[in-house]
Amino acid sequence: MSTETAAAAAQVAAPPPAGWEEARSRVYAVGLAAALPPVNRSLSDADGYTLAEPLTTRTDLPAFPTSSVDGWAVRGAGPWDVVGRVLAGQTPAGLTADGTTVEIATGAMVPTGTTAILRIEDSGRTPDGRVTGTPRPNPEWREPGEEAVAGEELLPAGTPVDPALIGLAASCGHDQLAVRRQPRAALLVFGDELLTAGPPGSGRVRDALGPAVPSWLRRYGCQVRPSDVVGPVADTLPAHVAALRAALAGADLVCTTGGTMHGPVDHLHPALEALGADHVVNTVAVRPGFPMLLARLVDADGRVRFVAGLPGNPQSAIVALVSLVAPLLAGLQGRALPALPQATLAGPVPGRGDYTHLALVRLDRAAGTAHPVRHVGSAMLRGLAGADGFAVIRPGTSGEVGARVPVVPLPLLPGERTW
Ligand SMILES: Nc1nc2c(c(=O)[nH]1)N[C@H]1C(S)=C(S)[C@@H](COP(=O)(O)OP(=O)(O)OC[C@H]3O[C@@H](n4cnc5c(N)ncnc54)[C@H](O)[C@@H]3O)O[C@H]1N2
Ligand code: MOO
Repeated sequence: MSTETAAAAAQVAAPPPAGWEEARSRVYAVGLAAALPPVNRSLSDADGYTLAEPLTTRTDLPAFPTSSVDGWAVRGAGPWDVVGRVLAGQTPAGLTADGTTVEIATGAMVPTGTTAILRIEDSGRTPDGRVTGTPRPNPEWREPGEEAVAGEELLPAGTPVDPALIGLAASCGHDQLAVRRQPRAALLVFGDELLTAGPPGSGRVRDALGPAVPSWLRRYGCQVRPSDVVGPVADTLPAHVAALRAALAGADLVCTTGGTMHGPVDHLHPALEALGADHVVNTVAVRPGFPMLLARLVDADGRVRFVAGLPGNPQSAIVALVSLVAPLLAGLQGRALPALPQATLAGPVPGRGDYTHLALVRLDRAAGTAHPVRHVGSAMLRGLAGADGFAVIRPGTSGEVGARVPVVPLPLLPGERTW
């Protein structure tokens, strides 16, 4: 068969594209089924990972009755004879007789026999040194288990680890957390026409994805080392197969850019076939970005790896990242499929017939509105650089002003897009 006939045959034989929402949930499910193994990380090294087990507390919280004020732990009615002092960190003797007190510091363990704690500022002294005063009606200490009881589940498996969770885990007595291993990702850039330095011209464009995609992947929780980014890979089938094989040796996910169609130098499909990959998703009914794909390889020993084919048009590649790669990585990390926030369209967005339209928008979070941006051609990145995410215009609809629509957020950090 000639190249042209083979390409035409491949297109005729291709199954219809998956619906965008269906593709999203399908890749999430295969990711979750291949969730990465648990590893232990010290608390100081756990930020950004995902809990592989529920977070439970090892003791009651607080673990002992704890004074919440500086003052006097008293027994019975006053005035009270001072019989000692207890500081935070000490284990006090009990108060055994009415009319006695120990000086107590905030955070100190409350002696057994204590009937009240008198704040230092509410107390006085008799000439012979006894303590006087009236304790406030509310108890001035925290009972064991007030916050949580030993063994209680505080957060479920799948929770992303953040500084608040790390602090809570420390207060519960943990030194380490069982988290999912970080996904390892690699990037192969396809396209002989790409320049890796200097201005574009004379038929050649700058590779805009090799520098950008690794940073997006890291924001989704991946480890990507500089040596994991390779390209441009020569536009031949053997070079594609060799590059994929090498990248797959060390990665859970290999992203490729370009070559997703069936042009004369588009080798991704035949390369995946040569490697024995099966397609999880092969084209998605979304604009832009429909040639996106996700393929899976399963080793003889059961090890699962994925190839995400991102279309070459730069904005389309990012659409594929948010549509397929983000849900896959959520699954691999054992997280929930991210729910999509809703916003009210502040400007009209055309529909795309039977296809879902992902339209770049800037969010006004205070107002809850989504504002379509300009420069949104699939070959452009200018609109993306001023947007927070994509409004989802469902098949058969168009985005009227005032419509409530889901938004797929870009993984931006606090402080970005604040102008
Ligand atoms: N006959 C048809 N041709 C095309 C169709 C179609 O339906 N029928 N779809 C178009 C759509 S939509 C897309 S998207 C692209 C996808 O093509 P590939 O994934 O095979 O990508 P390439 O052909 O390699 O490149 C497309 C375009 O993007 C530029 N490019 C590629 N990589 C980069 C990069 N790393 N940085 C910047 N720009 C990149 C490349 O120069 C091309 O201009 O297919 C359409 N064709
Ligand atoms: O779908 Mo292409 O990805 O529109 O440019």
